Amino acid sequence: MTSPGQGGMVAGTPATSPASHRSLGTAASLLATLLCPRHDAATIRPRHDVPPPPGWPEDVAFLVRPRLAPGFPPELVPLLLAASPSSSPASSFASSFSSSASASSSPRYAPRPTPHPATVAIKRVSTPAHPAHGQRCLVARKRIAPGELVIPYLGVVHADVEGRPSPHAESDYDLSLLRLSGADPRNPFPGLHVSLGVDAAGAGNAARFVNDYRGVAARPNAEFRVGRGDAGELRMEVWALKAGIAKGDEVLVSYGKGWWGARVG
Ligand SMILES: C[S@@+](CC[C@H](N)C(=O)[O-])C[C@H]1O[C@@H](n2cnc3c(N)ncnc32)[C@H](O)[C@@H]1O
Repeated sequence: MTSPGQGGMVAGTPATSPASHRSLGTAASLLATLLCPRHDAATIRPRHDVPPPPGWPEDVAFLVRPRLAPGFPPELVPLLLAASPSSSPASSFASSFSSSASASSSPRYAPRPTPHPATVAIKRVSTPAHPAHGQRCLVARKRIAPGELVIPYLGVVHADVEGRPSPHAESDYDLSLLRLSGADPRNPFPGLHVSLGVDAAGAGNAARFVNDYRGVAARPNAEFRVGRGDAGELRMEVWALKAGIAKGDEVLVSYGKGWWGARVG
């Protein structure tokens, strides 16, 4: 879940006066009416790739392909692709995007669609003792074999460059795909730490409902693994562990002690 503090307003210093709020609100609803005549600003729906599966929340876009975050640095796109030349100097990445002529021959980020798998379902957590009671979870609709890919984790693929604010910092749906030190030869921002991640807070697929095993079961039955999609793109995936996942069981991973450590207290 995204922090309520992410709206861009500093506590105690509203960005606009109440009067300008009203005129902004009026302008926003007028714009919404012009762009989308049948909906006002409060009822604009998220842009789904295809109709979502049962149990999907109304305010989250359902994806069958990951989306690149707006403003994703083009220099970093090769890092998402299969043919990422790990030994090339950073300068050659940057120069390959420096003109429109070379951009046309640049590798494209074009993941293939991944439909919602028939093996899993989104459910409400109805057991009061479950620590995520009232939220959603992912349940196996039939037995999932040991070592089987359960579902890829789709969301908005973003890059965070050291020193630049990240809108994903507070997200509970954000997973790290790749981290580069400032000295890494693949890093086109020398001296700055770069990290690529996938955030399913506002847009994703059913993998965003995988809960942590703590307080639910003795151990996880699945794990997050970085892998590659059919088009070779770097992505996060959920895989069944060695016991497999029984029909009707919740798919549970370990978010890691670090994830919880950053959120406790
Ligand atoms: C990636 S979401 C998982 C899906 C979430 N249950 C939902 O309905 O959107 C992560 C959030 O789920 C909840 N969660 C997952 N596993 C949990 C656990 N073992 N104990 C407590 N909360 C958990 C926490 O609120 C956490 O911030």
